[in-house]
Amino acid sequence: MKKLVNSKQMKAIDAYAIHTIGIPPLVLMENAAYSVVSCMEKSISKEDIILVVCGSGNNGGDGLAAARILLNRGYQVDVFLAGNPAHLSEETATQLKILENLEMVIWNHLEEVNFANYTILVDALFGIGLERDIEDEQAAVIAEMNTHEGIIFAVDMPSGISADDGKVKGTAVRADYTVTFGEEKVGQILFPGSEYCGTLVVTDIGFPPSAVDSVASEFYRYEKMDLARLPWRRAYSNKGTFGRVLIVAGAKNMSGAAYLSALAAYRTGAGLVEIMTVESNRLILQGQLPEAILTTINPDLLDTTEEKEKIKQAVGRSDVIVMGPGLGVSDKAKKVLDFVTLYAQVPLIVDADAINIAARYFNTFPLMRGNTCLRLNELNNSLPKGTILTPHLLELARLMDQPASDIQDNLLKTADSCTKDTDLVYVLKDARSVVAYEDERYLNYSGNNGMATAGTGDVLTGILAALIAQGMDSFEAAKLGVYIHGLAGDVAAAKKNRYSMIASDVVNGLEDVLGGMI
Ligand SMILES: NC(=O)C1=CN([C@@H]2O[C@H](COP(=O)(O)OP(=O)(O)OC[C@H]3O[C@@H](n4cnc5c(N)ncnc54)[C@H](OP(=O)(O)O)[C@@H]3O)[C@@H](O)[C@H]2O)[C@@H](O)CC1
Ligand SMILES: [K+]
Repeated sequence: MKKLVNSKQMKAIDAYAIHTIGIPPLVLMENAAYSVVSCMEKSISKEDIILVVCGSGNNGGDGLAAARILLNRGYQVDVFLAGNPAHLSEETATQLKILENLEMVIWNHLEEVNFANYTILVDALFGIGLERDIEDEQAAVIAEMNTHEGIIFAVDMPSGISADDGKVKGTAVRADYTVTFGEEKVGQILFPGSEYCGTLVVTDIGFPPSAVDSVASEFYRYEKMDLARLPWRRAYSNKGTFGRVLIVAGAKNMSGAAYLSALAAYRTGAGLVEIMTVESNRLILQGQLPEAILTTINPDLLDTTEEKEKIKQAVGRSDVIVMGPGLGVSDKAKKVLDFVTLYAQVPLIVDADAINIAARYFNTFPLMRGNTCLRLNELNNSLPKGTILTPHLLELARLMDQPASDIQDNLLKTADSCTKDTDLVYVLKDARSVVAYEDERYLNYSGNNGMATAGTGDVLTGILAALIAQGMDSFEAAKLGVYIHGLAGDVAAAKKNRYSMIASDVVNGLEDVLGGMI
């Protein structure tokens, strides 16, 4: 598990190291500069001509110190002080004085600098201290840097990317490498920041563990060693030991979603998977997945005691229920969901059409139009404890009755609204999914853009259900499930490629992930 921090938390770690422990800021700055240079030295040569672009804050100070180290080591290096000289921080002023004493070339105005003369750029304009949108001269500097053809090394953050949420503040440097200090920043994990970072290199610049531990953070991500969290499989076992999953899915002609969800549940270790669907899907599902038990219902007879009893029995014998994949949004599908929700006392995985059905239902009440709070409360009151909702951004927009662009722009704030006063777990599916429960925020760092293909969401539901069926708590299952799903997608991309891979390749990838082959 890796802790992630926002700018406020990182500044608090800096402050603890400096003021409580007594490490002089210039020591940290020197270490930061050395770590930037040692990363650069893996890619540069003495033939390169390097320009270090510096702002007036401490990020600029890191850049000035790096320029000095490069000069000392015999590299050809100039400096462009693009920040306001009247605003130099104390440490940055010290670094500048040293460079002046060394008679280094220091440009002060954009018009003086010919970027084409340089083969390598170092971006030390802004780090975690970026506070407002970049405009005017600073924006022009970044525009010049982004048209440059050589390698760009960013110091701590690509300038213009918010360390808090990965958003571009006006404009931002597109780096090839970002050398960051101490802890990974939230804005380096979320998009678009993650993409602007290029290759992210995390370096130790001497923050003592006590400084890091002194600051709590709600953000973290998993890494490979977190696969050890997988539920332990007892030797003395039978299929009942590993739980029973019910998948309520697949309207007429939509059996594929039910199949992918059920297959993924089996491949993640569920003991038994039952699919509740319509009779017309029976033959195809039995042919595709004979291991699954089928219960078929007749949507035209939902008011009869017999059909209701069938649903009640199936719900009653399950440990976890997936509702939604390929279900459609008809009134009959809503009725099935109403019965399942009424009878269920185990966690549900609410996905796809189940979310769309809830959104449509809310829209029938004038009071609920645009009232996100009321909608989320209603969900909380009607769904069993431990339920996981897995909306992608469009589904979430419908559910909350808000523009999708607002949700995309404010993913972390959206997570805060979703988890306020609720027992539900939210998986906000995006290129970097956020799993949110109470005050904790898990940011997922596995997966790739090849997974943006039909059916991968169905696969995720099966993985989550299987983990819960094997005894995991819902929040842990959601985090680990999202992580495993992404890793399985990475295996699929490596075996096929990001263009050709399809959802069933992600299911096949589970074998390597769960078999410890990655
Ligand atoms: N503290 C430490 O111990 C350590 C810190 N370290 C390093 O320091 C970095 C943080 O330094 P920081 O806090 O000085 O902030 P930083 O990123 O340089 O930016 C502030 C400057 O930018 C300016 N500015 C901001 N927004 C702007 C805008 N939109 N448009 C224009 N100007 C804007 C702002 O100007 P002002 O608001 O004063 O006009 C101010 O001058 C950190 O990322 C790491 O690299 C390491 O050395 C390790 C030890
Ligand atoms: K920077």
